Amino acid sequence: METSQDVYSEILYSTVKFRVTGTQLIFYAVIFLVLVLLIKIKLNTIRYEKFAAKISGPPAYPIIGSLLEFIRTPKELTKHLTEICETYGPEPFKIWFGCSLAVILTKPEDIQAILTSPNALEKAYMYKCLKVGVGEGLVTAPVEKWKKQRRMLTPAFCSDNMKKLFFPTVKEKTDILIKNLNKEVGNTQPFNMLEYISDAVFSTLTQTTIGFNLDVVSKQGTDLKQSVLKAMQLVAVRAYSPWLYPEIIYSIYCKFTGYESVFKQLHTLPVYMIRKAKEQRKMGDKPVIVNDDNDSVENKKKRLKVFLDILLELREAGENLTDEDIKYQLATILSTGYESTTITVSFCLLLLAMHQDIQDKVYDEIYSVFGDSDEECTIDNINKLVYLKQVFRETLRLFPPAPVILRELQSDVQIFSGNYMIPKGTTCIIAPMNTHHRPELYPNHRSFNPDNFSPENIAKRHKYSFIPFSGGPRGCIGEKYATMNMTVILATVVRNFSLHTDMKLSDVKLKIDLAARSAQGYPVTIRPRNRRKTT
Ligand code: HEM
Repeated sequence: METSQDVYSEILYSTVKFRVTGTQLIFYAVIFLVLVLLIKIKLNTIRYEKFAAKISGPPAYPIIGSLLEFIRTPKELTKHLTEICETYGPEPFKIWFGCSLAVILTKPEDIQAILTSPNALEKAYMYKCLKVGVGEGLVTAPVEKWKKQRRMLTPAFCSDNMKKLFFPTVKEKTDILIKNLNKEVGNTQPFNMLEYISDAVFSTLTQTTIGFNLDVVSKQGTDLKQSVLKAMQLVAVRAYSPWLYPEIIYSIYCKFTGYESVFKQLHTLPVYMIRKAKEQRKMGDKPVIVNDDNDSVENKKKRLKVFLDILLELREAGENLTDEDIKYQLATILSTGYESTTITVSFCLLLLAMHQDIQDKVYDEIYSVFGDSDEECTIDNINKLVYLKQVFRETLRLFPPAPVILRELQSDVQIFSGNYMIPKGTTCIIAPMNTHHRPELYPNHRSFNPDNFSPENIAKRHKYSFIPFSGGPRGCIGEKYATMNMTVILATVVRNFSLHTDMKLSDVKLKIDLAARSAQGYPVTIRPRNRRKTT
């Protein structure tokens, strides 16, 4: 018979046993917490799973989703993503990034539904990587802040303002470009066109944005240009390395690697120019606007109005803009405008070098507008270069510089395909190249055919089948500026030189990080033109 002594020993034994297994207690607690976490994740993902079950996508596993598919070098990743898109597109398809759902959209109708939806204006988490360089400027600002900024800045980017900011500067910059390119005449070895174009684009951008007449070979010039490039590379490293996403880890990484100074360098010149412009305004030295090419020489010599002045004027008119906000807007414009324009112009010149017949047609058009004269580019004469615009649109179709546009849905959004309702919180991925290379939209989609952008062919296609500048309310605010700049640079180069290369379109390999560029550079040789029609 069991005595009370035995019962006591049993209890004591079990307590001792319980004490002995204290580590097990921790183990059970961890298991419990993990279970709670898993249940929470499951509850959070149920509504995504319901939608995800309706569409296809690469294999996904619990918790990690399809992440294994993406552990590759950037080069392999690009190839793999293309294969995935070919396998599952053009219908909307899913990718599980861990427990987060992303939907890849290729059809113009679906892209339009997302880019024009008021519930798809938020940028995806990855854009946070940019904040270290451009703060909460237009590209990265959360929706509510972005709405105010966009309303405030849109008039500054209107054609009229762009024209006034741009044309007084552009002649000087293109003259320098032609002088520099002349050094390559007679050289039988191909050179990388991008090196020349990048200087012209960057110095035009800094002059029109912060009013700094940048000599790109000066120390300040190279420092700023290098800091923009380096900052973008560092942001790309982070974007492709999710372990660097947490702010604290990234700031430690930047401190240890000395990269912190790159972002400081990016802001040095804009901060200096803000201070200088403020002092000048205090002293009553307001910038002038050159209204047209016939404006007085005296007026042309004065300090020209630039984008920074527009921001300061907005502040004086009562807009809530701190020096910090202005600094970040300027850094945003320098970073977003520079590489995209440089890559597009370089690609366009390389493609013209590959396609002599198209280059002749472009030159003949330029000749029909300018003849033998040394007439400067103006808004009126560049507007007549209709075929040239078709050519750079076709360049942007084949090689859009922005590899992806990412949006996070703030509410459920209905798309065209299957009338699907994509749930709130999903990341929508739009890859312009994916859409631009659909054979049903562009027959012979792998060749360079500017006729794709003849008015008749444009009319036949959906508006969102061409999206290098994104679209809708959060599309590129600098499209007009970029178009003007690209037209002037391209017209000036082709007017002065013929371009040649041994490279073929099929040789082009892309290197993709924050932008998609040619991995082999843009190798061309040039010969002077003798200013007469080609035929
Ligand atoms: C060929 C030249 C260019 C291309 C292909 C291009 C393309 C784009 C794209 C695709 C976006 C949307 C990004 C996204 O949603 O993730 C964008 C936004 C933007 N771009 Fe451009 N861009 C070009 C030139 C420029 C220039 C020259 C400027 C400035 C002068 C500029 C300023 C901006 C700004 C500020 C935004 C953010 C707009 C917003 O969120 O409201 N871009 N651009």
